Amino acid sequence: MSTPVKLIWKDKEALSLAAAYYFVDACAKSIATNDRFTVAFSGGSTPKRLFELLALPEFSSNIDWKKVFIFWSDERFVPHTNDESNYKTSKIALLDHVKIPKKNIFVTPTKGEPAACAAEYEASVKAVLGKSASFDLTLLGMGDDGHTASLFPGTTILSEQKRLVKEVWVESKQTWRISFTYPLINKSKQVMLLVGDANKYPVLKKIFAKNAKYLFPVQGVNPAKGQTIWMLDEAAVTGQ
Ligand SMILES: O=C1O[C@H](COP(=O)(O)O)[C@@H](O)[C@H](O)[C@H]1O
Repeated sequence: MSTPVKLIWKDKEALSLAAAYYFVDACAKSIATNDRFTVAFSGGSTPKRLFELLALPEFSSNIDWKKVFIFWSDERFVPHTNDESNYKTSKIALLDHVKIPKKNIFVTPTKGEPAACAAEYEASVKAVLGKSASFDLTLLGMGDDGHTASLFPGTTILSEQKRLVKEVWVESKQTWRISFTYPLINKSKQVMLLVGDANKYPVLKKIFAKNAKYLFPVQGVNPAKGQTIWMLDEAAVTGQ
């Protein structure tokens, strides 16, 4: 595990631009080495601007979309047409605007039983990544309760050691989610956490304090052989 890198940007626009450059670079390097780029998208509102930027010709023309394989690090257990769907956000902001083959887009199944959907998605991850189960890049965010992906405080998925993808009942939201587990996240070659807005400050302050204790699920993100990059904006690190 290498030391996490912490980059602080003026605002969410600057953070998203930096993330877009990083994405293009990571994609080019992976394709040059392995002839493909496997990436997991994050959900929520923060990555939306990154997706919009990647859809612009300035960025999208520098990406060989035929060689990009997309998964989601977590998904809300709702139909793909629901506004809460993380897939829907990425589709509208990015996927509808670029020439990525449909077969390269691995949408989280959300029909039927959550456990069966999680098992099916795990099988897709294994089929594409093989034994290494190592994404080239995993995008993550962080909620103001310190959750990442759908690894929420107090949920049983936090202690999962074997499964790569699992269903999780989120009591605070009274809903099911499907999420990558730590074993999968921590096999990534690179993890990029996108965290903006002042409401994230109270958690970030504790995480980045000297001798920080383990208090929040996001602190379990430690890719064993990979690099973690925190993309933060000033509001998130100052609370203003
Ligand atoms: O519920 C979720 O929240 C986190 C953070 O979302 P944001 O709106 O604060 O960016 C997100 O990373 C996760 O994927 C999502 O499902």
